[in-house]
Amino acid sequence: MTRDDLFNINAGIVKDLCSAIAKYCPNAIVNMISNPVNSTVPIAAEVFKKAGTYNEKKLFGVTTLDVVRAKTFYAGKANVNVAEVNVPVVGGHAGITILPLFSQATPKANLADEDIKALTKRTQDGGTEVVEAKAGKGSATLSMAYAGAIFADACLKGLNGVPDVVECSFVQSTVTELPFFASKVRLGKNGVEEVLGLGPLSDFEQEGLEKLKPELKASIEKGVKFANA
Ligand SMILES: NC(=O)c1ccc[n+]([C@@H]2O[C@H](COP(=O)([O-])OP(=O)(O)OC[C@H]3O[C@@H](n4cnc5c(N)ncnc54)[C@H](O)[C@@H]3O)[C@@H](O)[C@H]2O)c1
Ligand SMILES: O=C(O)C[C@H](O)C(=O)O
Repeated sequence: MTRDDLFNINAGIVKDLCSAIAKYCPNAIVNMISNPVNSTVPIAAEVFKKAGTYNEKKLFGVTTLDVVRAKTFYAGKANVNVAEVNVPVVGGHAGITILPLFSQATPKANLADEDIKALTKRTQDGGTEVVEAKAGKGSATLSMAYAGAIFADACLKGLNGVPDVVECSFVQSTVTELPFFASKVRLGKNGVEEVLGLGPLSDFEQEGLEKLKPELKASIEKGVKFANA
């Protein structure tokens, strides 16, 4: 089962929950972790728009687990302490739409192109690897909880006025031509303080970016269409 297969089950659940959010807590920050995130975030946006409560600064798709995976795999390969590693992951939260930017990873390690390719694929397939290993018994429960906690904590820090809280998240965006896109986001007292750009990309990443756009666009449109049906 892919994240997209979950659409049929989760789209309706997300739509109902978002209708309730619009009614009972219209000012809440909403961190959408339900899959397929590439579609459920646009569904939420449409529901909120219809209810007149949409605030693009307060709707986030949780892609932190992709960052956690990218950091972990990079640290293993580069033989560095994972706690010191940073890797931005942009795009979306499914397969090739997940684009780790290892060229921007810190601390710097001179990994071979083949290693970068393998790390990218492993990051993109990490969720599927776990779903298949659990064979019908759910997804990456513990690491999802860990990633969710990191992201929720970052949101709370932003709300509390802690400066320079930056996490990757799938948000309304003008970073590319797509209406929603995951990139580094500065979090603040209003939710999204600033959506940060991509920075310099390697040729491999630039290629990955172009490849992911049609799939991400289709997933976004699928969500919008469902919400307005
Ligand atoms: N964004 C991420 O990084 C990430 C990571 C892992 C999993 N996920 C997603 O998180 C979701 C949960 O995954 P899981 O493995 O914990 O699934 P799960 O099947 O173990 O748990 C789903 C829970 O939702 C409850 N539920 C079902 N219908 C509901 C409804 N109408 N209203 C309220 N609750 C309802 C079920 O009772 C169950 O407790 C899935 O959509 C999964 O794809 C996202
Ligand atoms: O892959 C999935 O469906 C679950 C989740 O999105 C994950 O990244 O682990």
